[in-house]
Amino acid sequence: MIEAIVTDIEGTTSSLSFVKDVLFPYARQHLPAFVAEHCADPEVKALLDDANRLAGGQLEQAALIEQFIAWIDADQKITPLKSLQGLIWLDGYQNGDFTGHVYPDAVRNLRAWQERGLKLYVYSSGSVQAQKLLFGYSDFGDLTPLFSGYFDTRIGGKREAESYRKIADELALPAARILFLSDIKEELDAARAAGFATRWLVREQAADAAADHPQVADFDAIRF
Ligand SMILES: CSCCC(=O)C(=O)COP(=O)(O)O
Ligand SMILES: [Mg+2]
Repeated sequence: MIEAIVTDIEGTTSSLSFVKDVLFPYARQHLPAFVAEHCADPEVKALLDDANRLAGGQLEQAALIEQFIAWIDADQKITPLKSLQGLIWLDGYQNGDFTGHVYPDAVRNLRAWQERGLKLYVYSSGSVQAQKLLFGYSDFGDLTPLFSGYFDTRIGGKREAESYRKIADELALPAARILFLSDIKEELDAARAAGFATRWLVREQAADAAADHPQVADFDAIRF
């Protein structure tokens, strides 16, 4: 019996286009000024140092900013980039520049699952802060009361089974009682390898006839 649901965001609860056409361009536009203004802040300095180490060199700030932008353009799921994006997006949400896109079917079913007593969690490449912002400033208002916890790539990569084993440990549940929702097959493969139940959201891509994960077009089609 499923007792908890862990959901991905981009392509699952929320549209690919919101992330790629709103959030990423906003971060790309505001990153240089944000880094210039906040580079001495301890949290930001730590992120810059982490990024510099990942970039393999002792990049000067201007070169590091260019590296960040190249990572954004390549949709690289790099943890310090994701954390920096979360800090930048805070301004955008608070200024009302945008609200977080969540599909109506996702809101409807997350609410119904919570009412049935299931615990709901998020696991996204976006930072925990970015996750809380998207749901906190969503098209439907503050949806954060729906969720009991959030995970990002600080627990591990989304294509690594060990990450899901760690999540199951944090939830203190047998993996088989946790349902993972995502649009990415490799993430679902890793979750299944850890013993999770899976549903493959095929909202914006063609269904795969040979899929070895149950495919659903939206949250209304999820049965368990
Ligand atoms: C949480 S909003 C930003 C989402 C993001 O940066 C991202 O890469 C989302 O990837 P996901 O793992 O949710 O498909
Ligand atoms: Mg996704």
